[in-house]
Amino acid sequence: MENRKIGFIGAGKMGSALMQGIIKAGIVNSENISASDVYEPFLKELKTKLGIQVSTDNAIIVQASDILILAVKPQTLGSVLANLKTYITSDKLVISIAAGVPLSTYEDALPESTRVVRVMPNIAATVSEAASAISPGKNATSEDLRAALAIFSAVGTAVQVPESLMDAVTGLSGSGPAFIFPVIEAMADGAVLEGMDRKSALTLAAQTVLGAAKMVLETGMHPGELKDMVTSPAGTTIQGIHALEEAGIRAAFMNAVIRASERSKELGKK
Ligand SMILES: NC(=O)C1=CN([C@@H]2O[C@H](COP(=O)(O)OP(=O)(O)OC[C@H]3O[C@@H](n4cnc5c(N)ncnc54)[C@H](O)[C@@H]3O)[C@@H](O)[C@H]2O)C=CC1
Ligand SMILES: O=C(O)[C@@H]1CCC=N1
Repeated sequence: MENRKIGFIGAGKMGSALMQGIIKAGIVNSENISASDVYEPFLKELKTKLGIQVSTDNAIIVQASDILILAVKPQTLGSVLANLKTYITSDKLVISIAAGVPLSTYEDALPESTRVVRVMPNIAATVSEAASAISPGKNATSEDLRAALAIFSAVGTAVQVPESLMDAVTGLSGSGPAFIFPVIEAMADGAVLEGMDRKSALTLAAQTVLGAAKMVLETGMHPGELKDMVTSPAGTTIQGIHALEEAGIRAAFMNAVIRASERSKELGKK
């Protein structure tokens, strides 16, 4: 993997998060990573910070890459694919992280034999804790799937899913960090209201979320059972649980995932 050249089309929030995660994981050296973007200041910053190759010309990045990661907005993708189709040859693997856009869109827009893998990562790639789901396209080989799993496992946890679940993945883990950040902020707000300084409150709130997530992943226990371990009869926790249930917390989180998944489906239709 380390000699393969990875090129990013789009060096915004998610593209740059992946670049950082890949370099941090050491699976590819920074000189084998390149990126293009229409916004030159992002490129200059990434060149200085990460030591990658950059260009404002997408075609140059395509030509220089074995693996191409498309990290532009779904709304921009159509024009990017139309402009790049003459440069994308069957010796390149195309990975797209665009929300909603189905594999068939790439396979229809690009030359017939193009190998495409669709991935939905998340922003926690920045700190090597992304949750990513991967679906290979009809021309992708088992080696392509292995390469995609290697890249996205290096920046967190990666699983293969049928493409039909990609919108649900987008609503759950793609958008999910943004559902949890306000939870951390609001829990810290509660402690600030009780008199704690903001910095300590945020540290304790974030570590609490991290610890709870780790318990689910590492013990294999059901979250309900874990909740019961914290909740003493007539204690403090059950008072807090009651407040959350009164506010409809479960329906709120389910609806967040469902609405985000629905938006992913809509984006795929454009
Ligand atoms: N931000 C996130 O947490 C996640 C985003 N995604 C997906 O990643 C993709 C990128 O999203 P973000 O990084 O959030 O957006 P962004 O807006 O931060 O980045 C997109 C970048 O593409 C550049 N761009 C626009 N037109 C271009 C063109 N013609 N050629 C080259 N570059 C061009 C923009 O200047 C921008 O820097 C989207 O498709 C999104 O659905 C997937 C998972 C999580
Ligand atoms: O909000 C979005 O559309 C992107 C896709 C998943 C996370 N961010």
